[in-house]
Amino acid sequence: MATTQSLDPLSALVNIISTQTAILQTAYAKNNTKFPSIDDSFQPGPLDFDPSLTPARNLIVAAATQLIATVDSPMGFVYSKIGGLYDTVTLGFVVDVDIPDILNEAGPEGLHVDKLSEVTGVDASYIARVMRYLATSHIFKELSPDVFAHNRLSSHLTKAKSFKEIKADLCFMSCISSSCSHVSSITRSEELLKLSTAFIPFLKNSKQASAPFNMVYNTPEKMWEWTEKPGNELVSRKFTATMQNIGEMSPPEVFTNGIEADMLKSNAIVVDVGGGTGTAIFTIKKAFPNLRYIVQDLDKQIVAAKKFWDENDPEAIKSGQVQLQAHNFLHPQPIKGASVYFLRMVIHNWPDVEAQKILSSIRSAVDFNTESKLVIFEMLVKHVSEATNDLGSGSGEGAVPYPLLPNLGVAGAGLITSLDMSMLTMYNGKERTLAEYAQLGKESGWKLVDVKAGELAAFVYTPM
Ligand SMILES: C[S@@+](CC[C@H](N)C(=O)[O-])C[C@H]1O[C@@H](n2cnc3c(N)ncnc32)[C@H](O)[C@@H]1O
Repeated sequence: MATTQSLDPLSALVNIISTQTAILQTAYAKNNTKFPSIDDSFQPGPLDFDPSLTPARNLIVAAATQLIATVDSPMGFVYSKIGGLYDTVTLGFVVDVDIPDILNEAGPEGLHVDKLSEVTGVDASYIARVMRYLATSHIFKELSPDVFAHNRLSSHLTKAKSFKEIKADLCFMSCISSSCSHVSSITRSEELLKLSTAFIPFLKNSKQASAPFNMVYNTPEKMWEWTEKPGNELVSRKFTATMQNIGEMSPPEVFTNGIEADMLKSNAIVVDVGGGTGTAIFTIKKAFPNLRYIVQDLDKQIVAAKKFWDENDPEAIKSGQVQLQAHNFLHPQPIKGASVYFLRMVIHNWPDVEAQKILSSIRSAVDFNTESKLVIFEMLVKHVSEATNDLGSGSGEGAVPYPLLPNLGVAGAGLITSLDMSMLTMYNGKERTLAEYAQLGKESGWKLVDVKAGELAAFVYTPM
């Protein structure tokens, strides 16, 4: 690969794309499989999730995006970004009226918009325009005028249940599963779209409310308190479903390595602070049945957790190996001297002042005689100018070639920077850089001693 700056940027980008495409094609050829066509529904193949191909995929996405940004007219490129809200609403609409599920049952022949209109009750011309908008961005395909079918990307929007079951079942949660995490992300994004109307006013005067969320719902309560109130169940269920799906995305080793479970003595206590239903503990316990576990969260979440464990591992609760405990983490930590306290995707929900309070309250339960540690599982923000030596999936492989953005642009930091905006919108929370994690620890009595890299990184602290 030509990685030197001797090439002009355009040629260097094209070079990256062609070299990395050849790597992908060779891998598929070796496996006697064709590279999947965008026109076919997604059928998971052995190479689709092969981590050794992640660097090639990431480099192609990074280079192709940068190539488009370079060659498109600045007006055209910026305009396409401005229209981004229509991605959210059109995807939200098709999922809401179950078009992906209807098309799934129609098969490769697809359906005319008149038929889609008949089933959904929505005017055919609206459906045609929305579907054309999405098909123009490679989500769904238009086979012939006004006849639409699934392609590789749109088939991900199908819910876990059949269309008939969805219609018969009013429970939103049961339609969601890890196989359709995109669906729950979309419903969450729709909620975020509503909150985003307060984004600009909040940033211009952040003293007027705790977060854009509070301005839109006209409440001083934190989102967590608000969703516990009667009438707000649907919003609460959407977020719980998203969390469960996100939780299921990380391989178990992220958690077991993160807390160094193999170094713990039998019966050591592991506390999941703000643990939701306790899915992380559920994963760790399978690999380390010799430890004792406590899941802490607010009252309502603990009720949901009880249901989860009763359905999935009732013996763990009966035997006392797993305890579910209602605890507000802004108050003093009731479990003293546990071996591990961990927080997964909790700290990013909070601004610095409250994040420090949460960590300090855990610190107050620990003294120097106990070998307690704190582990925070979160994603790590890198500055755009900060060189990454990891091209993806923790591969640890190679440096980012010229002229790509040092953080690999949308291929490396697209998700985390977008999550950062979500955290700001919902809670005035934030995704943090390495320096910010170290500082947060320092101000609450914890020394950052290790960072285990990965899509979900583990930040390991000891008392100081
Ligand atoms: C983003 S979720 C993460 C849940 C879980 N750690 C996981 O990864 O699935 C944040 C969790 O923090 C909990 N939470 C929010 N405020 C809390 C508080 N004051 N005390 C205890 N838990 C709280 C919420 O109920 C929610 O379960």
